[in-house]
Amino acid sequence: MITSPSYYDQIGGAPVVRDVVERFYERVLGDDDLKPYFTGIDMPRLKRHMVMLLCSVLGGPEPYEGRDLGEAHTGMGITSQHYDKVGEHLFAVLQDSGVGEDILRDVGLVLTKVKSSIVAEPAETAD
Ligand code: HEM
Repeated sequence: MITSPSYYDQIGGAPVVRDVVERFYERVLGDDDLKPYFTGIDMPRLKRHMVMLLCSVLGGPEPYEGRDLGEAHTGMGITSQHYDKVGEHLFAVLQDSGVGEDILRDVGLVLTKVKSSIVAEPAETAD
């Protein structure tokens, strides 16, 4: 039987995911629109949870043991635009790491799926 390696294995496993997450938060904290959300946040803990989440989304062995995403972002008032910016930073870092188009597409699908539980307002206003 031929089995294809998981996305997690294809990109180089946990060390690459850790590096991606490190560079992702460097970009996010370097973005004046996004930085204020992270004031007073325990960043090492957040990074650990993001690594677990990304590893499990990519098919790695680590289970995600952080909070439910809706619960974790409650009350932050995250706008649709800011959400999209965070997604763009993640994409840019994954692209820089040489992650393939198929993986980028699937990560994009996951980001679209979880958006409504993270943003505090409807993505479109009916006016
Ligand atoms: C793009 C999709 C996103 C994913 C996959 C994601 C993922 C996560 C994860 C895994 C955690 C840790 C949950 C826990 O505490 O167990 C977290 C927390 C957090 N996220 Fe996000 N996030 C996303 C978008 C955003 C956006 C757009 C913002 C703000 C602009 C944001 C700001 C935060 C902050 C400030 C925390 C820390 C909460 C706390 O420790 O009290 N996140 N996120």
